[in-house]
Amino acid sequence: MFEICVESDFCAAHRLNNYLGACENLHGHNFKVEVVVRCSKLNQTYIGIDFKELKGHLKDILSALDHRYLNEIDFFSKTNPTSEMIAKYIFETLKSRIKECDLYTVSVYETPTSKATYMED
Ligand SMILES: Nc1nc2c(c(=O)[nH]1)N=C([C@H](O)[C@H](O)COP(=O)(O)OP(=O)(O)OP(=O)(O)O)CN2
Ligand SMILES: [Zn+2]
Repeated sequence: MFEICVESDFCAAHRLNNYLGACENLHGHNFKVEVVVRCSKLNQTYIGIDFKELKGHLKDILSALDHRYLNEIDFFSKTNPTSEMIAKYIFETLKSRIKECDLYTVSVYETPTSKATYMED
């Protein structure tokens, strides 16, 4: 089994409703996103999935979040744009695009020391 990992980032604003503290106020982050896929087979080039392909899908998905006020995006309208829910959104959007490998985890860092990871049960 092989694990393949790519990273990307985006810049966005959010506020956490019902959060008792400063994070309830509008603020922004340079979010970092880490995607891990698992492959049991390699192709004739001994690649599980091309980093370029995986990064292309990720950048495409993140372009819908970049420089946005995340609370206005439908997926978060009844929840909250926490790192947990952003990771779930990216996972669910990315999963159907990957054919060669299994999407394993999506992690979202709000700061260099804080991240949340989503994976399927
Ligand atoms: N489990 C989660 N906890 C918190 C989230 C979250 O998405 N999931 N989000 C926040 C806030 O958005 C906040 O902006 C980030 O909090 P934190 O990492 O504590 O950021 P700080 O800049 O305040 O970090 P310090 O290291 O404490 O300076 C809060 N919690
Ligand atoms: Zn925040």
